[in-house]
Amino acid sequence: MDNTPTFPPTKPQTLGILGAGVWGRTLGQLVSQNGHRVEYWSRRGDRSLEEVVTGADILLSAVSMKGVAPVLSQVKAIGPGADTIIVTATKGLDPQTTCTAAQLWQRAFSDRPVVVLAGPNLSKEIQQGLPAATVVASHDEIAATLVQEVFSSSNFRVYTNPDPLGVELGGTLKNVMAIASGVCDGLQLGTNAKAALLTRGLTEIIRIGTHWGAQMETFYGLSGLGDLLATCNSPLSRNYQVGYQLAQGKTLAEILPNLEGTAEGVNTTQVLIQRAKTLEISVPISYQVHQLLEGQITPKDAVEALMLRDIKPE
Ligand SMILES: NC(=O)C1=CN([C@@H]2O[C@H](COP(=O)(O)OP(=O)(O)OC[C@H]3O[C@@H](n4cnc5c(N)ncnc54)[C@H](OP(=O)(O)O)[C@@H]3O)[C@@H](O)[C@H]2O)C=CC1
Ligand SMILES: O=C(CO)COP(=O)(O)O
Repeated sequence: MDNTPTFPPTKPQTLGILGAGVWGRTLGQLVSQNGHRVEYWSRRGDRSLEEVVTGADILLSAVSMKGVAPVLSQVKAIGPGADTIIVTATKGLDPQTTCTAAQLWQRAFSDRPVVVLAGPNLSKEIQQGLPAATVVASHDEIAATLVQEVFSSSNFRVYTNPDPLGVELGGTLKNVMAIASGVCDGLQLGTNAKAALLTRGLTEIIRIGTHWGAQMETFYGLSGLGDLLATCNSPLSRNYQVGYQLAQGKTLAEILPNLEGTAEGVNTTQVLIQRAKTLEISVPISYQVHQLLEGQITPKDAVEALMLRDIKPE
């Protein structure tokens, strides 16, 4: 029996990539290598949004969270083709609605499939051709399978998943923990502390995510635990860099302008705390990250506050 996988699919697709930042360009590179056509749109580019949207079989948004609502309302006004599949690769929460990016896209385009793409995907490693795996998740299995085929290659292994909310929240909420991990390493708290932080961080992510309607098992997969491990252990992560530099005494105002790309965890923490308060969900680690980002406490205060919480069963 021939077990050689067949990628990409026979029919080349045209991808319209919205947001030509670090991640949008990296994803574009992956699909171009698979023989598909890629058209980029960004505010600074010379292609009009209309040209990119109307020609696309797949419309992939890699816009950072603050741009999702304005971009999708422009896309809606243009009106993509009836069969166009929307893919979102943003990892953030909308401050106005507390929704994820896919929820915003699905509300605006309720009649068509939306696919979430998320996983342990530090863009610099993927650009170098190092092996990585990701997840494409949708309630529409046919759409997810097509996107899987379009992206799959010998360097990039793509799994499908039927829980888009769980996949997206895993990728989104781990950014808060990546800031905390950067602090942990910046303060040189050691391997035991880091292991405790990641394990309790995952518990916190699962508590929030399942309350919001995601499946618990999704958080143990690539887009949950996998992305938590990648982002919380790598100086390539912008969110980790934020935490690390806070631990060295820098302020957010000093750190953010010098980052290469967006650290979504800063905004996500704020929205998460707002939502957790309303829903009365306990989020002790995220709360300390929030206090730290707000400049209310020092990194050392945050560690002390977590260690001095009431003792309880695991
Ligand atoms: N880089 C990575 O390793 C990964 C990133 N992600 C996620 O992908 C998303 C993008 O990240 P990344 O590419 O790294 O970030 P960048 O900051 O490099 O890119 C962000 C993109 O969003 C666009 N954008 C922001 N606001 C608006 C707006 N109001 N209107 C139109 N466009 C806007 C920017 O346009 P402009 O250039 O004009 O400002 C830019 O193209 C984030 O949610 C991130 O969490 C997910 C996986 C991996
Ligand atoms: O989501 C990412 C890796 O999967 C990228 O993390 P940062 O946004 O922290 O760089």
